[in-house]
Amino acid sequence: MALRNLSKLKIHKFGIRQFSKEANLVSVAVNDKTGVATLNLQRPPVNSLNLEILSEISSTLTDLEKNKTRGLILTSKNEGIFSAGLDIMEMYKPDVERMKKFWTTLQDTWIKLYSCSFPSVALINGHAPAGGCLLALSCEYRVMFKNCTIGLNETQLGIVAPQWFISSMRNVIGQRQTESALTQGRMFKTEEALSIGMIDEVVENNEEGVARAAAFLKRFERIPPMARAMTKKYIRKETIENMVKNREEDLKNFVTYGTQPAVQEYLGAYLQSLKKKSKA
Ligand SMILES: CCCCCCCCCCCC/C=C/CC(=O)SCCNC(=O)CCNC(=O)[C@H](O)C(C)(C)COP(=O)(O)OP(=O)(O)OC[C@H]1O[C@@H](n2cnc3c(N)ncnc32)[C@H](O)[C@@H]1OP(=O)(O)O
Repeated sequence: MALRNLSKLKIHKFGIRQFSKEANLVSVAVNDKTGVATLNLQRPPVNSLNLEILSEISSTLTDLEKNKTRGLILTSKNEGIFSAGLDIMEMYKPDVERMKKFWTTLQDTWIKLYSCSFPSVALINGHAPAGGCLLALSCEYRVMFKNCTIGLNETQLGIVAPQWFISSMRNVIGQRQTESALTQGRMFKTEEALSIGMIDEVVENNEEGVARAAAFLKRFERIPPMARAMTKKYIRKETIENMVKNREEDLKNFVTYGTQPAVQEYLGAYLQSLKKKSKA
């Protein structure tokens, strides 16, 4: 049953409440017994994050907050790819007005995910480069499939990860590992990511992944939600405030830097290399 609004949720016979947005770039199922919402990214082929999917993620997070969800599992319908990160087409030969809207929506989405009051888990069931890694790092816990890769690879594309991307990683793996990872634009295999604490658990398949994510969320069953939410807020406050304080400048940097001819050249070459690879 397609519904526009979480507040109008229908309860299905298996106890799972479903709603989906019109464009269907994300879908959400809420478990009626536990109150846990599973948010699926579903923009084939690789869940690259364009303006439309970011808008849907952002409005879904608002709905989940309003509906006092007990927890979030963020994952992908396209098994094998969690998210290919930002859609490079939003940055290559851009329409500047759309480019601004795109970046502002990414900022909004990150603020909502990073600061959500409910506990969040990324079930990383595929590769998670760049913006895909950012989404996962913004959650409180990460469960990842074997044989996948994750990391902020921006420098390899000739672009620079903004401060808040860097802080999101630093808050998980620390300054030393972040500096080394980001200056190289390094992508980590699942086991490597586990060894540096970028992810928390490795799983074999979706069933195990869902079970491990649910087990993490269950840890909060007996913790008063208000105390939990306030604690998370205090811990993440500085990172969020820094971003919010600088978001105008961050937008300006993105547009100014992203439209530089040298950056456009890198992005064009990178797109070509991706297309060649997919045709090989
Ligand atoms: C003073 C200075 C201050 C500076 C301040 C900062 C300013 C801001 C700077 C800007 C920062 C911007 C931050 C960006 C973060 C990002 O997220 S950039 C995106 C990075 N993403 C990647 O590098 C991933 C690239 N993709 C892959 O590695 C692979 O596609 C995959 C591993 C995800 C999946 O592999 P596979 O299953 O083999 O699929 P493919 O055949 O490779 O791809 C299928 C299809 O999708 C296209 N595609 C893949 N990724 C993207 C993408 N990110 N965007 C757009 N399109 C993508 C790929 O080209 C194929 O297309 P065709 O089928 O050939 O048409």
